[in-house]
Formats: sequence, C-alpha cells, structure tokens
Amino acid sequence: MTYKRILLKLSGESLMGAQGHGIDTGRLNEYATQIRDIVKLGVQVGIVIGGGNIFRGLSGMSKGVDRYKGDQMGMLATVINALALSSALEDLDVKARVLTAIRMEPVGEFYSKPKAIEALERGEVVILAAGTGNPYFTTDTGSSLRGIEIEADVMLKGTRVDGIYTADPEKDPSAVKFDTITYDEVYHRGLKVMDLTATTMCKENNLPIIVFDMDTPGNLIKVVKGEKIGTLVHN
Ligand SMILES: Nc1ncnc2c1ncn2[C@@H]1O[C@H](COP(=O)(O)OP(=O)(O)O)[C@@H](O)[C@H]1O
Ligand SMILES: O=c1ccn([C@@H]2O[C@H](COP(=O)(O)OP(=O)(O)O)[C@@H](O)[C@H]2O)c(=O)[nH]1
Repeated sequence: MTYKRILLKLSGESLMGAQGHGIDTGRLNEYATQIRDIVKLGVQVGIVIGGGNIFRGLSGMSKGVDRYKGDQMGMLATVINALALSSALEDLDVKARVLTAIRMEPVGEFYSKPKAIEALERGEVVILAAGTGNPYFTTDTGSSLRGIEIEADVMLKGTRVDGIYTADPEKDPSAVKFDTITYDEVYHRGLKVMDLTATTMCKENNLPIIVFDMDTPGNLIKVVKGEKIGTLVHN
C-alpha cells in the first residue's frame, strides 16, 4: 500500500448522481463502499465533502443572496452531505466521525487537529465538514488545509473526470489528459480543475494531489495502492 493516511475530497455535485439535485442514495452508498474497502486495508481516511449539490455561494448571488450568507449556506450544505455520508458508512459498520469547522454540537464535534488525528489513529473515518469555516473559500481549499493539518500523505480529489486535461474535457473533446503535472504548470495553463488557492497551498506545503474518477467503483482502492490512474500533481 502506497498511502497510509489520505485526505479524500468528494465533490458535492457528484453526489446528486443522475437525479440532478440533492443526494442520490445509490451514489452515496457506492462512495461509502469504496471508502469501506480502503479502511479494511488499514488506510487512515480523512474526508472533505463539497456542497454544490445543495447550494453554492456564488450561484446564490445571481438569485439575490448576499455572498457572505450564501457561502454560509454552502458550508451548511457540506454538513448535510457529511451527515449523509457518515450514516452510509455506519450502515456498512465503518466508524465515522463528523467534525465541523463551525461550532454546531450536537450535529458534529467542533474540529481540532488533535481530535482529528486521535480519531484517525483509532481507525475511524473523519469527515471534515463546513469547509474552512470561512466565506470566500471552497471545499477544495478546505481539503488542502485539512490535508496539510492532518499530515496526509496525499490529497485525493475524487471527481467525475478521470484526471486533469489541457482544457475542461466536459467542454472540449480534443482536450488531452496529463499523467503527471507540476503545480506551476496547472497555474500557468490556467487549468480550472481546482481553485488556485487550494493548488498553491498544496504546492507550498508539498502535499501531492491526485485527481481521479471516483464514480468508477474500485478506483479509490487502486489509487491508494499506487496504481497509476488519474493525474498526479507535484512540485
Ligand atoms: N483542465 C481540466 N481538467 C479536468 N477537469 C476540468 C478541467 N477544467 C475544468 N474541469 C472541470 O472540473 C470538474 C472537477 O471539479 P469538481 O470540484 O469535482 O467539480 P464541481 O466543482 O462541479 O464539484 C470536472 O467535472 C471538469 O468539468
Ligand atoms: O471553506 C469554505 C467551503 C465552502 N464554502 C461554501 O460552500 C459551497 C459548497 O462548496 P463547494 O462549491 O466547494 O462544493 P463542491 O464543488 O465540491 O460541490 C461553496 O460554493 C461556498 O459557497 C465556503 O464558503 N467556505
């Protein structure tokens, strides 16, 4: 096994599956099963989950919601997803703990690094909800931050594309995939797969990123075993 402790970022948007909104339970259970399979291997798993299936601060602005409040709504959306994922994991007999960046007991415990590390060392999956706790950030940046804090070996960005391309592959069919790419090249090419704040934090703290397709069952275990799927971002 290549990675002992990982930070897995799950896209909120992917959680809605084909239904176009909310939480698709089939997709949720598929994710939980993939996570259970790596926990069984002894991998310590921290998870940051997005909220785009429910609310995004930026899109709220176009409907008249103030950005600050919209971002708070987005962060609460990530908590809803975190609770759903913890419930799906517990159904599979995987112990999961939700730690929130905004104080809201008893929904989840207030996040601290020692709390997260202790739970990881006990073998519990730690779901880090509410992003960074601050508006004007994204859950990608929340993932970099938490990945660095929990001293993860790698940040795995599980998404619906199978890696980083020369352009958005959902818009440009001629886009070509990278097997590996440097943080600087992501920046210079203006690739939009992750926000630049997140990429820069990973670069400055030497946290490698792997972008991979989480919607194909079995991919997560392949990545943690070091199979070369997805795109590795490094210094
Ligand atoms: N250069 C690129 N390579 C790969 N994906 C890209 C690129 N540019 C934009 N994307 C988009 O980024 C998305 C992945 O980011 P993610 O955060 O999981 O999605 P979302 O923000 O919708 O939740 C992909 O679905 C893809 O459409
Ligand atoms: O640290 C954070 C993380 C998230 N958000 C808000 O929560 C929303 C949902 O997160 P994101 O868009 O990253 O989710 P995903 O793209 O993974 O579905 C964002 O649009 C922001 O409005 C925020 O304000 N601060």
